[in-house]
Amino acid sequence: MTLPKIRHVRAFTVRGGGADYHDQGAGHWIDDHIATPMARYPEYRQSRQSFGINVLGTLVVELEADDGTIGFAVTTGGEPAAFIVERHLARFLEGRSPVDVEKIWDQMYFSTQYYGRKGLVVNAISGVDLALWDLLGKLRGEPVYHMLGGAVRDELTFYATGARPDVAKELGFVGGKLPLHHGPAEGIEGLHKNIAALADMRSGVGDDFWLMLDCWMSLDLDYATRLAARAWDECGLKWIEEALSPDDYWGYADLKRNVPPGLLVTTGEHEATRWGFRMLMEMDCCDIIQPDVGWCGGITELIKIANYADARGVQVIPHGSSVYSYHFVITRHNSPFAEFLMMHPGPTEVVPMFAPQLLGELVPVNGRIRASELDQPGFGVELNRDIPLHRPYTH
Ligand SMILES: C[C@H](O)[C@H](O)[C@@H](O)[C@@H](O)C(=O)O
Ligand SMILES: [Mg+2]
Repeated sequence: MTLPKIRHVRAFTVRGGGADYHDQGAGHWIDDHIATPMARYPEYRQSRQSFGINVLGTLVVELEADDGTIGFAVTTGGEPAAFIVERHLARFLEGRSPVDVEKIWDQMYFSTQYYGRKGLVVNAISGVDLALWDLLGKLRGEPVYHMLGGAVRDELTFYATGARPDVAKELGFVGGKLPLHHGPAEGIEGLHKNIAALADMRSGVGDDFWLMLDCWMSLDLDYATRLAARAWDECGLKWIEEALSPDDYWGYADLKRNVPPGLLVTTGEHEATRWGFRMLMEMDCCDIIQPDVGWCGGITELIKIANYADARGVQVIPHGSSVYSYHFVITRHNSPFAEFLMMHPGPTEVVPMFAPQLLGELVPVNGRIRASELDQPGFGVELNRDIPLHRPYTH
């Protein structure tokens, strides 16, 4: 069976909306005094947009096959990522069969290794890889999860990330992950506030509902150790997420030794490739890895990362990346649940994560998505072409 070849590669940017770092409006919970590594500077403490979390914005990668079939994907990366796609990566796709995902990934990664390896370049590679899997599925009339080995369970179960775990519980999620608001720069008073907020939420959700803290790289080892101990003892915290810099493998290994038995240490959303996650696992940095499939290298790389994790008994709970991770999680025994990122400003409602960019984007109902709901070709979504798409570079 010969599939049409890839004829065109196009990269677009989009402003406004679009999940985590894309471009959220003012007053959104996701930009309200969340602890970050920049919080040591008071002028950058209130808003992550003040230090530029949304400067890149959305990258849309579109692949058009000889028969006119379109595969696409969205991730973060904006104009610089669009440049990399158009002026560097496109040459490894145009004229090629969409079946060649492994060879294309290998050529994209090693041709950019001298300036890439993580971050923006691997975001761009991930966007191309996701668009390739979407195109394959659309050409074959198959959902991506069928091409990854099929569902190992009947439904996806979700925890929710956002400022309102109490609302998440009412909406049927199995747990709620709170953003941490105060880092070391705000001293012991900030630590007390963190614990008070968590304790207040624990009283609101009861003893059995999962509560987690997302620290977004903002802490040092001493602060994280003290926060973890109190959050476990006083609030029954399930996991402490991304407490330290992604480069501080040594700190994570120490933190994992320091925390009370039973409290989980998680990280990985800003890690990339099989080599980065191998480092996290071989140095015993965490109990759960959380790659973002739009940032770690795409599906083709996440397969390698997750298989290595499976061999080591490590769970893979991808960072919230909507349908792009759902099609993966449903096929993995070591991915027993998934993240849903609450992108409603409150957050008091379930809204599509990448709104308004994707048409047909699934959202959990009562904290669940049935495997059968994924039964659409590719990732099962279409690009909303009513939003302004800008193509900053051509080739
Ligand atoms: C809430 C956190 O600060 C991030 O914005 C969050 O979206 C990400 O770290 C996550 O794990 O979902
Ligand atoms: Mg996180």
